[in-house]
Amino acid sequence: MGRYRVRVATGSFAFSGSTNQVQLWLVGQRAEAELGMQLRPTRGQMEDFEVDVSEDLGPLLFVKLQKIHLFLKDAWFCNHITVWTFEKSMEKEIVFPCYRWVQGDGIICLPEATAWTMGKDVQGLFQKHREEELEERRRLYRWATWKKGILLSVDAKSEKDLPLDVRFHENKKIDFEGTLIAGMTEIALKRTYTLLSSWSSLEDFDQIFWCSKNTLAKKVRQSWKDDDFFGYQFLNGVNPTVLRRSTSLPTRLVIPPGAEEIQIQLEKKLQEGCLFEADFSLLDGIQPNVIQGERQYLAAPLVMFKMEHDGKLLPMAIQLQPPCSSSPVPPLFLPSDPSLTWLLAKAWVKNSDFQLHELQAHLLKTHLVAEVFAVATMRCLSGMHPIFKLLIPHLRYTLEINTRARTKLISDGGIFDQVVNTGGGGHLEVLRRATACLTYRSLCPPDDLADRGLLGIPSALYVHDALRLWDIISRYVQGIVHLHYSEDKVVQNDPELQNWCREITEIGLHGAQARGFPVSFQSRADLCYFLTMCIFTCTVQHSGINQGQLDWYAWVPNAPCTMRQPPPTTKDVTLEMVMATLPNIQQACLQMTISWHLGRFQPDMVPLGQHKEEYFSGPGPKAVLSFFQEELNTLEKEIVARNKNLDLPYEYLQPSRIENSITI
Ligand SMILES: CCCCC/C=C\C[C@@H](/C=C/C=C\CCCCCCC(=O)O)OO
Ligand SMILES: [Fe+2]
Repeated sequence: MGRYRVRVATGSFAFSGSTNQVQLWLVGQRAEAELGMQLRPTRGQMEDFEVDVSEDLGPLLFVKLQKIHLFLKDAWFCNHITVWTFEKSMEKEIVFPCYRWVQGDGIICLPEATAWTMGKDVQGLFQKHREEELEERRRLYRWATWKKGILLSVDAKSEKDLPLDVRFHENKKIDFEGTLIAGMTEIALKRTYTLLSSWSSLEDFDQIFWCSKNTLAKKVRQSWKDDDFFGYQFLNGVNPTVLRRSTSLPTRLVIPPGAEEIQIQLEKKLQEGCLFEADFSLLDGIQPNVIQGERQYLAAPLVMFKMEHDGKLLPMAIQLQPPCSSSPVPPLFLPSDPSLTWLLAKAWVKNSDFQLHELQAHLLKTHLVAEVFAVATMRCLSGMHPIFKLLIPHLRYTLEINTRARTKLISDGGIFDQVVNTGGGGHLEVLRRATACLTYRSLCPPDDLADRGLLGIPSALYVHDALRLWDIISRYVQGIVHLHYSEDKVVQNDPELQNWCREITEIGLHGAQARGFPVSFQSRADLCYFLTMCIFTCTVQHSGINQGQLDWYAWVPNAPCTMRQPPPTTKDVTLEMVMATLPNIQQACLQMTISWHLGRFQPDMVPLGQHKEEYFSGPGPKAVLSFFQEELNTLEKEIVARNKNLDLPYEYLQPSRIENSITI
């Protein structure tokens, strides 16, 4: 019994408030009390009221709330409910996080914020609540097979089928759809503007290059033909995931007669330990697209590089297709070839890199992997679970952006079908092949970068920043895990957590235990490593892979989305051949627009670690988050200072530019 002060906090984005009245109950260990019809929640407001309760409720466990609509039925976004009690003249604050839409006239039950694993809830005070909550979540969030052989996704035909709690908020929806319309309008303008113009020289791409404000995009336009600029991109460009240090000459690298000199050079660099390669064999045999009746073409190149003492990565040789018994030995294209021949060979490499970047590194290894984490988290972890509270800020908007990708980008008639040479079904085969070789190690930079022989290279800025961020996130995760798991046995005996792990590996990732993913956690260390990978993937890796689309894809010849003629098999290349091969005006315009749309800074972006939702309570988690933010701030300053001395600053992994989840 006694006096309670209650605060109701409503979300601040559009339509968060409600004209309906809200009914509240306090639920304690000994009794519950109805607080009566109290208020109509107002957007962005915290509204307080006081009540006297006659019953002895005991320690508060839940707040229950219900929205009562008389006429208009609307949805209310409740941030949290806070209750102050006065015990022995001491004021005690108890927080009940919500951060969900309250719609309809159902009763929502909010447990108090202390994170509980089932093992800790020895009295079973919350067991029924967790069971009911997970039953409802499993009904709302179901696995679906969008295409066989690809990671499972959420069961939603379009974003409209998604639960309201995971939808874009109004401001995000308006921005996303509004910029798409603006982009499509720009294409129409460019088409009109270029209707009568020529498309016969590389400079003609200038007619549609409208990125005058983007310094790096202008640098790409200026330097894309240079070999050191070409090599730089494999270290610090939009796709730093293909390059690896050679441990032997690749078996596919058959030296054609008369090219013995290059073999000597390659072997010398190999012996010196500074030979590198980028192999696009995953594209071998993929069926090319047909766009508006015109057949497109694909290659599966291999590029050999040498790392110079000054850190520059220079291409030494390009083989555009793997050798096959029924054809002559494929030619090796060399920097000493005629300039247009060498340029076209490099363009073929960049077209292939476009495919693996967008389909394997971006869509599969960030978006679709993050979706598996999101669906498994909603299905297996109750809202009280500490790992739910840790991860949920890093899953914001991911289900919607991925559903939109499935319906607009890689769908029948989507962007890939319209302008990409793996479109028309080849892109799905690339996704299947990439899924089949998706390993746990490849998602963990300490393993992946070591496996690719990329440690200790001063000019590898992505590598440096990624490893620093991995360590910082690792300490953040350990801080939260050690607060809630006192020893390995507690991890082993947490059924929600073990179900979560199993559902990710065996279901979402498509039987990925064969590729190194865990089916259970045996120790806190196992758990921390996996959670670090989850957060790194949903934040750092996506930012490193997504942001650069605007900079590196705006000048279309640097990363052609499609190729309209077969790869050259001789060294006689003319400008006409080059222009007939690169994307046409329409394809180039769409590439620029989509790259801009997907690579631009999100106006409502939440930087890494800066989420405002307080799912945890108590000083412990707050201190861990605060230390995480301090470490990120220190790294921010380090990267800004380093970039000041670079001709080409590497900014994609600057903490302030890393989004807290995959939202685009
Ligand atoms: C050509 C670039 C392809 C990028 C694919 C990689 C990852 C997915 C991407 C998410 C995209 C989500 C939605 C795209 C909408 C496309 C709009 C199509 C225009 C239209 O409405 O027709 O990560 O950023
Ligand atoms: Fe993305």
